[in-house]
Amino acid sequence: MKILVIGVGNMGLTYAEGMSKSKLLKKKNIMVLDKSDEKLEELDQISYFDAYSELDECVPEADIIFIAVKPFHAEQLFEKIRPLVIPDQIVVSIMAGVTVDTIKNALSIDKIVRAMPNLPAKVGEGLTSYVTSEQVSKIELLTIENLLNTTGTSIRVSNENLIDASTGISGSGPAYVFYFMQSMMEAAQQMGFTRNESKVLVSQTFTGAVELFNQSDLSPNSWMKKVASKGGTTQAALDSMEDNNINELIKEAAFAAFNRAIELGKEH
Ligand SMILES: NC(=O)C1=CN([C@@H]2O[C@H](COP(=O)(O)OP(=O)(O)OC[C@H]3O[C@@H](n4cnc5c(N)ncnc54)[C@H](OP(=O)(O)O)[C@@H]3O)[C@@H](O)[C@H]2O)C=CC1
Ligand SMILES: O=C(O)[C@@H]1CCC=N1
Repeated sequence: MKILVIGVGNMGLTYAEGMSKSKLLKKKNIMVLDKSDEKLEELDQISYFDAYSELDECVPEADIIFIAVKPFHAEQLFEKIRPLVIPDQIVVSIMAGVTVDTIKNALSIDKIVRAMPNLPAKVGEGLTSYVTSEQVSKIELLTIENLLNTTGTSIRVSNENLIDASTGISGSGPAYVFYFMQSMMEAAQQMGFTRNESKVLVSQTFTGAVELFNQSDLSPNSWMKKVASKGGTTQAALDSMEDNNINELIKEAAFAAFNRAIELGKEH
């Protein structure tokens, strides 16, 4: 089985590396292609990839083609690969918003997987939601799932609306967590800690809280109550968040990403 990854940026490289480190593929069965010469030179140094700059040299060789370019590059890329793809190939797109029908129509092939990963895939802790077109067989589905799981875990969803929804939660979600971390680090520094100390305080607080959450069936609300003593410090912070409507604002932000994913689908 040969895999081609087109667009070797944050996510494309993450998938190429994840797949290459797994035992699913033989060495050199991962081809990568990018339009940046600089990037290709770097990739050439990584012995487990075959790096390409010309689509016609690698697209016909692939069984599965991962498309990991930005949505606004999709149309241009589709035009170039349409004459090169063959009906048996499976296209896995991780582009936000771009729908299965758009890809089917643009490439005139039927076996499409639309996936939404997230950046923690870089460290094997990713979450990828995915949906497939009917023409992807059960065996092919299993192969795809194994490939996606080389970067973490995956969930198969029943419709594309849930891919857009997961874009608003897990796809963009790491940035919301970093936003929160940034605010807490800024507060820590304003209180007198150095940047490095702030990093340790904040990072270990996140790790510890997530670990507690993962090791129990308790809701975040229940855990919040375990931290907060009546009339104490945590309650003062939680009251401030409530007064400022932070809960609603976070939900509003997640919906903004969800809605933007839907919009992207209409634009591309
Ligand atoms: N970053 C994230 O956390 C997530 C991203 N995604 C999706 O993944 C996709 C990629 O995002 P990300 O990895 O962040 O983007 P990057 O910009 O890091 O990577 C995209 C790469 O594709 C290259 N490229 C663009 N057009 C072509 C082309 N025609 N042929 C070959 N290579 C091309 C770009 O080159 P150049 O830089 O020169 O344009 C760049 O190297 C997006 O569609 C995004 O929606 C999904 C989930 C999470
Ligand atoms: O911001 C974006 O559009 C992409 C999709 C999810 C994360 N990054």
